[in-house]
Amino acid sequence: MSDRTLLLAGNWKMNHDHLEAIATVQKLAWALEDAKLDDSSCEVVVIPPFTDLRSVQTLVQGDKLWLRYGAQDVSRHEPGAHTGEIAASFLARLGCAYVVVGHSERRADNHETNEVVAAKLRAALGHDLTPILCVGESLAERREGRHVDFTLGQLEESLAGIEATDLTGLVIAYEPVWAIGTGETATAADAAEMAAAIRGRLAERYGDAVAAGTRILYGGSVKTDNVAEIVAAADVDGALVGGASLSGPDFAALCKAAVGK
Ligand SMILES: O=C[C@H](O)COP(=O)(O)O
Repeated sequence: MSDRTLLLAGNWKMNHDHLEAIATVQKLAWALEDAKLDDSSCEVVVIPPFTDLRSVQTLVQGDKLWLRYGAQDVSRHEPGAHTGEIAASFLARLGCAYVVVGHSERRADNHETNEVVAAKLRAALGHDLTPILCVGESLAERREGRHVDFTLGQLEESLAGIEATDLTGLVIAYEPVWAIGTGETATAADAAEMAAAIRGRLAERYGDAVAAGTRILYGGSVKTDNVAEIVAAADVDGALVGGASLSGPDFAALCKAAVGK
């Protein structure tokens, strides 16, 4: 058993405006309390749309809630003439602890290369945001048995130019693209295979301390009825949850199942 804290992150994607976000976070907080979960048993993070962050910050900080929050993307640029971009420093100022980088939906929609992802990682790290770096294969790579090599290649290229000393506390989310939003979940064995491969590559490239300290999540159709088996897999330290995180009570039930209470 590792001493890495179980991390359950709910990526709301483009769901819940700022008023719905307040209600959802409040209901989640109450449901977590009812489930007798606290930060000694797991870390719970909500990742709402940018427009919700100030409202979530006000609620979390005002009521001293133990859950944390983050953003779904970040600019690789520092503030300036970058229309539509969101700077890492702005997210840090809003109290974000985490930022998702390289989500497959961003990689696809914006033709985001590993080089751009690496630049975003550097921007996040430069402002003390913990990146949740997303990697994972498509169905083609899986069917052709190239899923491990592809995913490790994405990992290496996305971490290019980043020193081991900057990777303390890094979070990596293995999200097989074919399992996202499809109801198709990778098996616990699939998740364990990739998590072990990722941890092994981190050890090779950055040393045992970085490998041991990195939390590796699984994402892709995680639900209350499958989360316990997935997070019990060796080298899996939590889940990046999409659809099943949109309801506060349902996400709290998923967290409770993950903790095994
Ligand atoms: O960021 C979350 C992942 O894309 C998984 O989404 P999902 O749980 O709706 O499949």
